[in-house]
Amino acid sequence: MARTPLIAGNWKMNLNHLEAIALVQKIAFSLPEKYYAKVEVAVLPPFTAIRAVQNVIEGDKLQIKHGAQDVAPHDSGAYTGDISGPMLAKLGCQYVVVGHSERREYHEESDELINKKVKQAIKHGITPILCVGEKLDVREAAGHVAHCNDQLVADLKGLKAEQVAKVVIAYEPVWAIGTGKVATPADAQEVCGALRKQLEEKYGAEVAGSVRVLYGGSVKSGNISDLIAQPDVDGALVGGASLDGEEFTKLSAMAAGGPFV
Ligand SMILES: O=C[C@H](O)COP(=O)(O)O
Repeated sequence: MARTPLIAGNWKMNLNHLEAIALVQKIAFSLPEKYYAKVEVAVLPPFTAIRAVQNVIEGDKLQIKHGAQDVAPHDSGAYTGDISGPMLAKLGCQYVVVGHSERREYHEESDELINKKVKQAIKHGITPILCVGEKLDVREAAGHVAHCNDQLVADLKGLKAEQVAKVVIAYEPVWAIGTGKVATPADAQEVCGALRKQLEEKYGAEVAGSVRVLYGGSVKSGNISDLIAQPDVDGALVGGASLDGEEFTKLSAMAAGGPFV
């Protein structure tokens, strides 16, 4: 089954809403129209910039999509500081990152919590981009495939096959995030392929064939082509390089088969 590549720019805790407007305009107007048939491009601003980005995208009828970096596990209530699925849906968010290693580490998010967040996103019609990935010690002990599979199983617990079909998976080896140490295309394929196999075993070939599995970790315009050429790599979750309009546009064009002109 053909899967349209997804390039999602995770801006993390960067850019105020004015800077966000400038960046989304730069990306949208730099990427030639023809590429949008071949690649889906999304930006994931911090919560404070989502409304501004939504306005630009809807006002200028841009083809770029937008989303968020986290979602609360509850619909509403006394959860100070949290942002709910219904709030994000109202802001036109199509995607939300769930289970990023930075949330697992700095906010001590458990698989149980991440599982609730995945369910919340789906409940409110937002596609979760579920991140899994191993730390360096796990990889050095050759436990990376089992570790990522275990995270996947725990984070999707209780979901029906038709719900899993709505999820995007992102394999992000922690040692490659923000370090400049990109996984080799073979490394990325090994885990992305294993994750898809796991999906097939649990949810069937149709679901496994339709779910997009991204790679994330030091992706740039110079390495995206080799990564996305792998049979089970369907795009990228991009951090640092997504903050540079020209670089992110070039990267998106390369994912669409390039060249960037
Ligand atoms: O969400 C994105 C990933 O954490 C990758 O970040 P990076 O491209 O800066 O390595």
